[in-house]
Amino acid sequence: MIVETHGDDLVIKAPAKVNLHLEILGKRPDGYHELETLFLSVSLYDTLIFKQQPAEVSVRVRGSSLDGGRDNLVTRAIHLVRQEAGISHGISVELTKEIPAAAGLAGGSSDAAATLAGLNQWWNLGWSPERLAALGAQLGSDIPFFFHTPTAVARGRGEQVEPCRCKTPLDFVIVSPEEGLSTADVYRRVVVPPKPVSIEPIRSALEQGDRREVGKLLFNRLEEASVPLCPAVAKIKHRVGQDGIGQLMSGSGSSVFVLMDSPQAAERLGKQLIAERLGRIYVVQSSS
Ligand SMILES: C[C@@](CO)(OP(=O)(O)O)[C@H](O)COP(=O)(O)OP(=O)(O)OC[C@H]1O[C@@H](n2ccc(N)nc2=O)[C@H](O)[C@@H]1O
Ligand SMILES: Nc1ncnc2c1ncn2[C@@H]1O[C@H](COP(=O)(O)OP(=O)(O)O)[C@@H](O)[C@H]1O
Repeated sequence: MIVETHGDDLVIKAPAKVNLHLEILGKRPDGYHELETLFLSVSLYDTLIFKQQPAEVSVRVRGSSLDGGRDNLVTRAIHLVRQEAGISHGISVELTKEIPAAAGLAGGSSDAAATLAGLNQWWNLGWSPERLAALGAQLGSDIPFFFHTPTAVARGRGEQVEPCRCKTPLDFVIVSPEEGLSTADVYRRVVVPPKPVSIEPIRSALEQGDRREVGKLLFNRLEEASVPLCPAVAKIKHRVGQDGIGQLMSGSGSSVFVLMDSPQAAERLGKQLIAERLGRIYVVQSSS
Protein backbone atom coordinates (compact mmCIF):
# COMPACT_ATOMS: atom_id res chain seq x y z
CA MET A 1 0.00 0.00 0.00
CA ILE A 2 1.13 3.57 -0.59
CA VAL A 3 0.77 5.97 2.37
CA GLU A 4 0.93 9.77 1.97
CA THR A 5 -0.09 12.83 3.97
CA HIS A 6 -1.94 15.63 2.13
CA GLY A 7 -2.29 18.61 4.47
CA ASP A 8 -4.15 17.28 7.54
CA ASP A 9 -5.41 14.17 5.70
CA LEU A 10 -3.87 10.72 5.45
CA VAL A 11 -4.22 9.16 2.00
CA ILE A 12 -3.66 5.43 1.41
CA LYS A 13 -3.72 3.63 -1.92
CA ALA A 14 -4.78 0.03 -1.41
CA PRO A 15 -3.63 -2.33 -4.20
CA ALA A 16 -5.44 -5.27 -5.81
CA LYS A 17 -3.83 -8.73 -5.83
CA VAL A 18 -3.64 -11.62 -8.26
CA ASN A 19 -2.85 -15.25 -7.39
CA LEU A 20 -0.08 -16.62 -9.65
CA HIS A 21 -0.53 -20.09 -8.11
CA LEU A 22 -3.39 -21.47 -6.01
CA GLU A 23 -3.56 -25.12 -4.94
CA ILE A 24 -5.94 -26.82 -2.52
CA LEU A 25 -4.10 -29.05 -0.06
CA GLY A 26 -7.11 -30.49 1.76
CA LYS A 27 -10.44 -29.89 3.46
CA ARG A 28 -10.42 -29.00 7.15
CA PRO A 29 -12.80 -30.16 9.87
CA ASP A 30 -14.24 -26.59 10.03
CA GLY A 31 -15.33 -26.90 6.37
CA TYR A 32 -12.69 -24.49 5.04
CA HIS A 33 -10.09 -25.56 2.51
CA GLU A 34 -6.40 -25.53 3.27
CA LEU A 35 -4.62 -23.71 0.48
CA GLU A 36 -1.20 -22.75 -0.78
CA THR A 37 -1.05 -19.64 -2.91
CA LEU A 38 1.40 -17.17 -4.42
CA PHE A 39 0.07 -13.61 -4.12
CA LEU A 40 1.29 -10.59 -6.08
CA SER A 41 -0.03 -7.04 -5.55
CA VAL A 42 -0.66 -4.96 -8.68
CA SER A 43 -1.02 -1.28 -9.58
CA LEU A 44 -4.83 -1.09 -9.51
CA TYR A 45 -5.79 0.84 -6.39
CA ASP A 46 -8.70 1.87 -4.20
CA THR A 47 -8.02 5.16 -2.39
CA LEU A 48 -8.84 5.83 1.26
CA ILE A 49 -8.74 9.35 2.71
CA PHE A 50 -8.71 9.60 6.52
CA LYS A 51 -9.96 12.83 8.09
CA GLN A 52 -10.29 14.05 11.65
CA GLN A 53 -13.79 13.75 13.12
CA PRO A 54 -14.73 14.19 16.82
CA ALA A 55 -16.55 11.10 18.08
CA GLU A 56 -18.40 9.25 15.38
CA VAL A 57 -17.27 6.86 12.66
CA SER A 58 -18.33 7.52 9.08
CA VAL A 59 -17.35 5.75 5.87
CA ARG A 60 -18.41 7.20 2.53
CA VAL A 61 -17.97 5.16 -0.67
CA ARG A 62 -17.50 6.63 -4.14
CA GLY A 63 -17.32 4.80 -7.47
CA SER A 64 -19.35 1.75 -6.38
CA SER A 65 -22.83 0.73 -5.30
CA LEU A 66 -21.36 -0.64 -2.03
CA ASP A 67 -22.35 1.36 1.00
CA GLY A 68 -20.19 2.36 3.93
CA GLY A 69 -22.46 0.74 6.54
CA ARG A 70 -21.50 -1.82 9.15
CA ASP A 71 -20.87 -4.62 6.61
CA ASN A 72 -18.23 -2.65 4.76
CA LEU A 73 -14.81 -4.07 5.56
CA VAL A 74 -13.48 -0.54 6.19
CA THR A 75 -16.16 0.06 8.83
CA ARG A 76 -15.55 -3.37 10.35
CA ALA A 77 -11.79 -2.70 10.50
CA ILE A 78 -12.36 0.67 12.24
CA HIS A 79 -14.56 -0.92 14.92
CA LEU A 80 -12.07 -3.74 15.40
CA VAL A 81 -9.19 -1.29 15.99
CA ARG A 82 -11.26 0.86 18.40
CA GLN A 83 -12.22 -2.27 20.35
CA GLU A 84 -8.65 -3.67 20.40
CA ALA A 85 -7.17 -0.30 21.44
CA GLY A 86 -9.96 0.44 23.93
CA ILE A 87 -10.63 3.89 22.45
CA SER A 88 -13.72 5.65 21.08
CA HIS A 89 -12.13 8.30 18.85
CA GLY A 90 -14.05 9.34 15.75
CA ILE A 91 -12.78 9.05 12.18
CA SER A 92 -14.07 9.84 8.71
CA VAL A 93 -12.93 7.69 5.78
CA GLU A 94 -13.71 8.41 2.16
CA LEU A 95 -13.21 5.25 0.07
CA THR A 96 -12.95 5.58 -3.71
CA LYS A 97 -13.34 2.18 -5.37
CA GLU A 98 -11.42 1.35 -8.53
CA ILE A 99 -10.98 -2.37 -7.81
CA PRO A 100 -14.13 -4.25 -8.87
CA ALA A 101 -15.78 -6.02 -5.89
CA ALA A 102 -16.10 -9.81 -5.65
CA ALA A 103 -13.80 -10.21 -8.65
CA GLY A 104 -10.99 -12.31 -7.13
CA LEU A 105 -8.81 -9.20 -6.78
CA ALA A 106 -9.30 -8.82 -2.98
CA GLY A 107 -10.24 -5.14 -3.12
CA GLY A 108 -12.28 -5.37 0.07
CA SER A 109 -9.44 -7.17 1.87
CA SER A 110 -6.94 -4.57 0.74
CA ASP A 111 -9.25 -1.76 1.91
CA ALA A 112 -9.43 -3.44 5.33
CA ALA A 113 -5.63 -3.80 5.52
CA ALA A 114 -5.21 -0.14 4.52
CA THR A 115 -7.67 0.87 7.25
CA LEU A 116 -5.75 -1.07 9.91
CA ALA A 117 -2.44 0.46 8.76
CA GLY A 118 -3.95 3.94 8.46
CA LEU A 119 -5.50 3.94 11.94
CA ASN A 120 -2.29 2.54 13.44
CA GLN A 121 -0.56 5.67 12.14
CA TRP A 122 -3.44 8.13 12.71
CA TRP A 123 -3.94 7.13 16.34
CA ASN A 124 -0.20 6.49 17.04
CA LEU A 125 -0.86 2.93 18.22
CA GLY A 126 2.64 1.62 17.43
CA TRP A 127 1.37 -1.86 16.49
CA SER A 128 3.73 -4.08 14.48
CA PRO A 129 2.84 -5.33 10.97
CA GLU A 130 2.52 -8.83 12.50
CA ARG A 131 -0.07 -7.59 15.01
CA LEU A 132 -1.97 -5.75 12.27
CA ALA A 133 -1.89 -8.86 10.05
CA ALA A 134 -3.23 -11.03 12.90
CA LEU A 135 -6.06 -8.53 13.49
CA GLY A 136 -6.79 -8.52 9.75
CA ALA A 137 -7.06 -12.32 9.72
CA GLN A 138 -10.12 -11.95 11.98
CA LEU A 139 -11.87 -10.09 9.14
CA GLY A 140 -10.76 -12.06 6.07
CA SER A 141 -8.25 -14.64 4.85
CA ASP A 142 -6.59 -12.45 2.21
CA ILE A 143 -5.96 -9.47 4.53
CA PRO A 144 -2.63 -10.54 6.17
CA PHE A 145 -0.94 -10.69 2.75
CA PHE A 146 -1.32 -6.91 2.31
CA PHE A 147 1.24 -6.41 5.10
CA HIS A 148 3.78 -8.36 3.00
CA THR A 149 3.43 -6.86 -0.49
CA PRO A 150 4.44 -7.09 -3.31
CA THR A 151 4.71 -10.88 -3.23
CA ALA A 152 4.29 -13.68 -0.70
CA VAL A 153 3.35 -17.32 -0.32
CA ALA A 154 0.31 -17.88 1.91
CA ARG A 155 -0.92 -21.09 3.51
CA GLY A 156 -3.69 -22.23 5.85
CA ARG A 157 -6.71 -20.10 4.93
CA GLY A 158 -4.25 -17.43 3.79
CA GLU A 159 -3.18 -16.18 7.21
CA GLN A 160 0.24 -17.91 7.30
CA VAL A 161 2.26 -15.57 5.13
CA GLU A 162 5.86 -16.01 4.03
CA PRO A 163 7.24 -13.07 2.02
CA CYS A 164 9.24 -13.80 -1.13
CA ARG A 165 11.04 -11.73 -3.76
CA CYS A 166 9.95 -10.71 -7.23
CA LYS A 167 13.13 -9.88 -9.12
CA THR A 168 11.55 -8.21 -12.12
CA PRO A 169 8.41 -6.08 -12.59
CA LEU A 170 5.60 -8.04 -14.21
CA ASP A 171 3.04 -6.58 -16.64
CA PHE A 172 -0.55 -7.74 -16.85
CA VAL A 173 -3.84 -7.11 -18.53
CA ILE A 174 -6.76 -7.95 -16.22
CA VAL A 175 -10.24 -8.62 -17.60
CA SER A 176 -13.12 -8.43 -15.09
CA PRO A 177 -16.47 -9.54 -16.48
CA GLU A 178 -19.72 -8.06 -15.19
CA GLU A 179 -20.78 -11.54 -14.09
CA GLY A 180 -19.36 -12.20 -10.60
CA LEU A 181 -18.70 -15.46 -8.77
CA SER A 182 -19.51 -16.49 -5.21
CA THR A 183 -16.38 -17.72 -3.39
CA ALA A 184 -18.55 -20.16 -1.40
CA ASP A 185 -20.03 -21.67 -4.62
CA VAL A 186 -16.57 -22.09 -6.11
CA TYR A 187 -15.14 -23.84 -3.02
CA ARG A 188 -18.24 -26.07 -2.86
CA ARG A 189 -17.41 -27.44 -6.32
CA VAL A 190 -13.66 -27.82 -5.89
CA VAL A 191 -12.17 -31.32 -5.86
CA VAL A 192 -9.21 -31.86 -3.52
CA PRO A 193 -6.43 -33.30 -5.72
CA PRO A 194 -4.75 -36.57 -4.68
CA LYS A 195 -1.34 -35.03 -5.48
CA PRO A 196 -1.05 -31.24 -5.19
CA VAL A 197 0.79 -29.16 -7.79
CA SER A 198 3.94 -27.78 -6.13
CA ILE A 199 4.34 -24.03 -5.65
CA GLU A 200 8.16 -24.23 -5.65
CA PRO A 201 8.86 -24.04 -9.43
CA ILE A 202 6.82 -20.83 -9.90
CA ARG A 203 8.15 -19.26 -6.71
CA SER A 204 11.68 -19.94 -7.89
CA ALA A 205 10.96 -18.57 -11.40
CA LEU A 206 9.55 -15.39 -9.79
CA GLU A 207 12.56 -15.02 -7.52
CA GLN A 208 14.90 -15.42 -10.52
CA GLY A 209 12.91 -12.89 -12.56
CA ASP A 210 12.18 -15.46 -15.30
CA ARG A 211 8.85 -14.08 -16.49
CA ARG A 212 8.43 -16.61 -19.35
CA GLU A 213 8.79 -19.48 -16.88
CA VAL A 214 6.32 -17.76 -14.53
CA GLY A 215 3.91 -17.54 -17.50
CA LYS A 216 4.26 -21.26 -18.23
CA LEU A 217 3.73 -22.26 -14.61
CA LEU A 218 0.61 -20.16 -13.78
CA PHE A 219 -1.89 -22.42 -11.99
CA ASN A 220 -5.20 -22.06 -10.15
CA ARG A 221 -7.08 -25.14 -8.88
CA LEU A 222 -10.26 -23.05 -8.50
CA GLU A 223 -10.41 -22.29 -12.22
CA GLU A 224 -11.87 -25.68 -13.21
CA ALA A 225 -14.57 -25.28 -10.53
CA SER A 226 -15.45 -21.76 -11.69
CA VAL A 227 -15.82 -22.23 -15.43
CA PRO A 228 -19.17 -24.10 -15.26
CA LEU A 229 -20.51 -21.47 -12.83
CA CYS A 230 -19.50 -18.47 -14.91
CA PRO A 231 -19.43 -18.84 -18.70
CA ALA A 232 -17.74 -15.42 -18.93
CA VAL A 233 -14.55 -16.92 -17.44
CA ALA A 234 -14.46 -19.59 -20.17
CA LYS A 235 -15.19 -16.97 -22.84
CA ILE A 236 -12.37 -14.69 -21.69
CA LYS A 237 -9.89 -17.57 -21.30
CA HIS A 238 -10.73 -18.68 -24.84
CA ARG A 239 -10.33 -15.14 -26.22
CA VAL A 240 -6.95 -14.46 -24.60
CA GLY A 241 -5.66 -18.05 -24.81
CA GLN A 242 -2.94 -17.14 -27.33
CA ASP A 243 -2.10 -13.72 -25.88
CA GLY A 244 0.86 -12.83 -23.71
CA ILE A 245 2.97 -15.46 -21.98
CA GLY A 246 0.28 -16.99 -19.74
CA GLN A 247 -3.34 -16.52 -18.68
CA LEU A 248 -5.14 -17.42 -15.45
CA MET A 249 -8.26 -16.73 -13.41
CA SER A 250 -7.40 -14.85 -10.18
CA GLY A 251 -8.48 -16.28 -6.80
CA SER A 252 -12.08 -17.47 -6.88
CA GLY A 253 -12.77 -15.33 -9.98
CA SER A 254 -14.25 -13.99 -12.02
CA SER A 255 -11.31 -11.81 -13.19
CA VAL A 256 -8.81 -13.34 -15.61
CA PHE A 257 -5.31 -11.90 -16.03
CA VAL A 258 -2.86 -12.18 -18.92
CA LEU A 259 0.87 -11.99 -18.14
CA MET A 260 2.61 -9.92 -20.83
CA ASP A 261 6.28 -9.73 -21.76
CA SER A 262 6.50 -5.91 -21.84
CA PRO A 263 4.52 -2.82 -20.76
CA GLN A 264 4.08 -1.93 -24.46
CA ALA A 265 2.56 -5.34 -25.24
CA ALA A 266 0.23 -4.91 -22.24
CA GLU A 267 -0.91 -1.48 -23.51
CA ARG A 268 -1.57 -2.91 -27.00
CA LEU A 269 -3.61 -5.87 -25.74
CA GLY A 270 -5.49 -3.61 -23.30
CA LYS A 271 -6.59 -1.34 -26.17
CA GLN A 272 -7.76 -4.29 -28.30
CA LEU A 273 -9.76 -5.81 -25.44
CA ILE A 274 -11.46 -2.52 -24.50
CA ALA A 275 -12.94 -2.45 -27.99
CA GLU A 276 -14.32 -6.00 -27.57
CA ARG A 277 -16.47 -5.31 -24.48
CA LEU A 278 -15.48 -8.46 -22.58
CA GLY A 279 -15.58 -6.62 -19.29
CA ARG A 280 -13.57 -3.97 -17.47
CA ILE A 281 -9.96 -3.92 -18.66
CA TYR A 282 -7.00 -2.91 -16.48
CA VAL A 283 -3.40 -2.62 -17.68
CA VAL A 284 -1.25 -2.99 -14.55
CA GLN A 285 2.20 -3.84 -13.15
CA SER A 286 3.34 -5.60 -10.01
CA SER A 287 3.48 -2.96 -7.25
CA SER A 288 3.72 -2.39 -3.51
C1 LIG B 1 -10.07 -17.51 -3.13
C2 LIG B 1 -9.27 -16.56 -2.28
C3 LIG B 1 -7.78 -16.79 -2.57
O1 LIG B 1 -6.99 -15.67 -2.38
O2 LIG B 1 -9.51 -15.18 -2.49
P1 LIG B 1 -10.56 -14.29 -3.36
O3 LIG B 1 -10.86 -14.91 -4.63
O4 LIG B 1 -11.78 -14.16 -2.49
O5 LIG B 1 -9.87 -12.98 -3.56
C4 LIG B 1 -9.52 -16.84 -0.78
O6 LIG B 1 -9.23 -18.21 -0.48
C5 LIG B 1 -10.93 -16.54 -0.31
O7 LIG B 1 -10.97 -16.77 1.07
P2 LIG B 1 -12.00 -16.02 2.07
O8 LIG B 1 -11.86 -14.55 1.89
O9 LIG B 1 -11.81 -16.66 3.40
O10 LIG B 1 -13.37 -16.42 1.50
P3 LIG B 1 -14.82 -16.11 2.11
O11 LIG B 1 -15.52 -15.23 1.11
O12 LIG B 1 -14.71 -15.67 3.52
O13 LIG B 1 -15.41 -17.57 2.08
C6 LIG B 1 -16.69 -17.91 1.62
C7 LIG B 1 -16.87 -19.40 1.78
O14 LIG B 1 -15.95 -20.11 0.91
C8 LIG B 1 -15.48 -21.31 1.53
N1 LIG B 1 -14.02 -21.29 1.72
C9 LIG B 1 -13.35 -20.11 1.74
C10 LIG B 1 -11.97 -20.09 1.91
C11 LIG B 1 -11.30 -21.32 2.09
N2 LIG B 1 -9.96 -21.36 2.26
N3 LIG B 1 -11.99 -22.48 2.06
C12 LIG B 1 -13.35 -22.48 1.87
O15 LIG B 1 -13.96 -23.55 1.83
C13 LIG B 1 -16.20 -21.38 2.89
O16 LIG B 1 -17.36 -22.15 2.70
C14 LIG B 1 -16.56 -19.94 3.16
O17 LIG B 1 -17.67 -19.82 4.00
N1 LIG C 1 -14.68 -2.11 0.98
C1 LIG C 1 -15.14 -3.15 0.30
N2 LIG C 1 -14.81 -3.34 -0.99
C2 LIG C 1 -15.24 -4.42 -1.69
N3 LIG C 1 -16.05 -5.37 -1.19
C3 LIG C 1 -16.44 -5.23 0.09
C4 LIG C 1 -16.00 -4.13 0.87
N4 LIG C 1 -16.53 -4.28 2.10
C5 LIG C 1 -17.27 -5.41 2.07
N5 LIG C 1 -17.23 -5.99 0.87
C6 LIG C 1 -17.88 -7.29 0.52
O1 LIG C 1 -16.83 -8.26 0.43
C7 LIG C 1 -17.03 -9.13 -0.69
C8 LIG C 1 -15.67 -9.55 -1.28
O2 LIG C 1 -15.03 -8.44 -1.81
P1 LIG C 1 -13.62 -8.37 -2.53
O3 LIG C 1 -12.51 -8.44 -1.55
O4 LIG C 1 -13.64 -7.16 -3.37
O5 LIG C 1 -13.62 -9.59 -3.52
P2 LIG C 1 -12.88 -10.98 -3.65
O6 LIG C 1 -13.05 -11.69 -2.33
O7 LIG C 1 -13.58 -11.67 -4.78
O8 LIG C 1 -11.48 -10.71 -4.01
C9 LIG C 1 -17.91 -8.35 -1.66
O9 LIG C 1 -18.90 -9.21 -2.18
C10 LIG C 1 -18.56 -7.23 -0.84
O10 LIG C 1 -19.93 -7.43 -0.63
